[in-house]
Amino acid sequence: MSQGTDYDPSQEGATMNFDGRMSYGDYLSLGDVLGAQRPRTDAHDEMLFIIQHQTSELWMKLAIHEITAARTHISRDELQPAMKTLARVSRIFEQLNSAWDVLRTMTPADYTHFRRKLGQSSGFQSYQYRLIEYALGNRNHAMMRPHAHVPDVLAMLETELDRPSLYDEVLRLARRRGIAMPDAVIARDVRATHVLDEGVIAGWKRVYEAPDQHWALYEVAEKLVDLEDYFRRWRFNHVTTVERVIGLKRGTGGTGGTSYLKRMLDVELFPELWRVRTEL
Ligand code: HEM
Ligand SMILES: N[C@@H](CC(=O)c1ccccc1NC=O)C(=O)O
Repeated sequence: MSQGTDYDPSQEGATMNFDGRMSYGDYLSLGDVLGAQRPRTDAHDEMLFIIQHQTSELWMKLAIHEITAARTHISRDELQPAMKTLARVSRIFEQLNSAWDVLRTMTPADYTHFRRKLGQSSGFQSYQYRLIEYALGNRNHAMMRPHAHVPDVLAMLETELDRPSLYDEVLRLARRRGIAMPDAVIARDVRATHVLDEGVIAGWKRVYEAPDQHWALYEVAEKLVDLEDYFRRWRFNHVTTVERVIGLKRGTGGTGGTSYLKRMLDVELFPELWRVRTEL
């Protein structure tokens, strides 16, 4: 123990003995979290790669928790908590977006030192990423196949597909609030991806033409636009980082790599909310 002039916080009551008491590390299960980095090589940058992905997965876990809560609030017409929760989801995406700045410091040569050890593993197989996409309405069933061998994960994805997406709930909310939305969209098979619908554009047009008369709905819609804006930035940061690090090489997951990721940039989650802007 240090002598000299170092200040001892126990003098003002800081607890120092955790024998039999719950400590910081106990509460946060830090043994599990900090024991979960297992580089497969001696490459210096593999630790960065692992931690970058693990922290992203933790933020994704929180995003799923919050999107699920927001969807429940919207289905119950509890718009104030829904707004607060959706704002948090956007902040989480902002966090995920900033994280690319750290990973970008890894050069192509650094990555080659451990890339081979990744085998066929790839972010393509992130089930939490897929859950987020499904919750937001991008419901491509083909993306479930890499999880066919893990029954618990498959069940989670299936359960998610059975629920209306966040956008479905918002369209139902709009209808409850007197905005005409097509019957076929409201009663659609929620397991499929929603496709652009002229009637939905017309519904949003009424809201966007007179926000003062539909203030709550307008705010919810703009929160969705915010969320999609951040999501697009994540996709863009990803593909740019990937091109920077592996160029045009094929992905470990077996896709064309950047060509696949560029194609994913065209995905629209809430298409009518973008299209309505042209109509105003
Ligand atoms: C050097 C860093 C990275 C490289 C070279 C890279 C490369 C790729 C490539 C090539 C794909 C296409 C699938 C394949 O064939 O593998 C992909 C997909 C994916 N990656 Fe990354 N990635 C990197 C970092 C990250 C990070 C930090 C995350 C965060 C969790 C991530 C999450 C994903 C996800 C979710 C997909 C699937 C996207 C979709 O299906 O739309 N990647 N990545
Ligand atoms: N698809 C990447 C590998 C990769 O990025 C990756 C591998 C294992 C765990 C997470 C990954 N991150 C995102 O795709 C590649 O082709 O180099």
